[in-house]
Amino acid sequence: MSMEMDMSLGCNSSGVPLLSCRNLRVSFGVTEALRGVDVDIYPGEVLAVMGPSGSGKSTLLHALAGVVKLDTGTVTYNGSDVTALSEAERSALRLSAFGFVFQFGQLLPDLSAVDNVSLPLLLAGIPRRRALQQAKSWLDRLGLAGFGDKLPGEMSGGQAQRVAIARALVNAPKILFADEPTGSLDSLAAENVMLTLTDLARATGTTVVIITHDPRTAAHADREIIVRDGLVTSGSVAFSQASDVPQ
Ligand SMILES: Nc1ncnc2c1ncn2[C@@H]1O[C@H](COP(=O)(O)OP(=O)(O)OP(=O)(O)O)[C@@H](O)[C@H]1O
Repeated sequence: MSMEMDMSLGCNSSGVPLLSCRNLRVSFGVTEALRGVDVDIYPGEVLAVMGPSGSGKSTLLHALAGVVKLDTGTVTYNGSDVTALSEAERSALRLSAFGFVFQFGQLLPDLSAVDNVSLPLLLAGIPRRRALQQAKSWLDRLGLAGFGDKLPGEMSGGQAQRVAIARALVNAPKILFADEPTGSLDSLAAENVMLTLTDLARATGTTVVIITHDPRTAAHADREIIVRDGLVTSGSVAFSQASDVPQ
């Protein structure tokens, strides 16, 4: 199979995408951030979104996650048209199916690591004792056993990002959206965070959409797309079928 392919096909044209968009257009005033984007994202794949600063990567991620108003276009999740949902329904979908990690983990600074990680579970109505147990076990899986009582300010950048990843994964999202999750880290910490993130995603079958400027970060992905000037201009495949992703 050719390493270069049309992005509307994605990496597994015979499979059913988990998340797709068609003809996405988003503008901010006179700035056209997305100018007609088609992307298919397949279950279990780790997709890197690359491209120059200001090209529309974050806007694409926000559009796929249903947090930005579209001028035109559709986003389909699991066969359902997300653009047809009410804001309350979209919000419920985000809470139940999507996880988010940002460049600076955006942990709540006054809450301990374990309290930060348990937050999504508490918001979902899980009793506190069970939420804390699950949060602790996710911190363990991220190599942070013993760090549960630390405040974000008492941890290194890499440790704090691991807490942010634990918080994003604790309610078992189907898709993890990550916007430059290693952008604030040195290269060793970035490498470790990416290894942990992709190992966990593959072990749990979580689909990951990750924005990065760093080719070393993108090298951990199964596939990458390039956003340029509001358009997806190219993509490459690192493996032949999304179903090759170890579950
Ligand atoms: N809330 C906003 N209001 C106005 N313009 C915006 C807004 N968000 C994004 N833009 C503009 O839309 C375009 C795309 O921005 P976006 O943040 O998606 O790019 P990006 O590729 O993620 O950039 P970076 O790599 O620097 O984070 C840019 O011209 C940006 O200035």
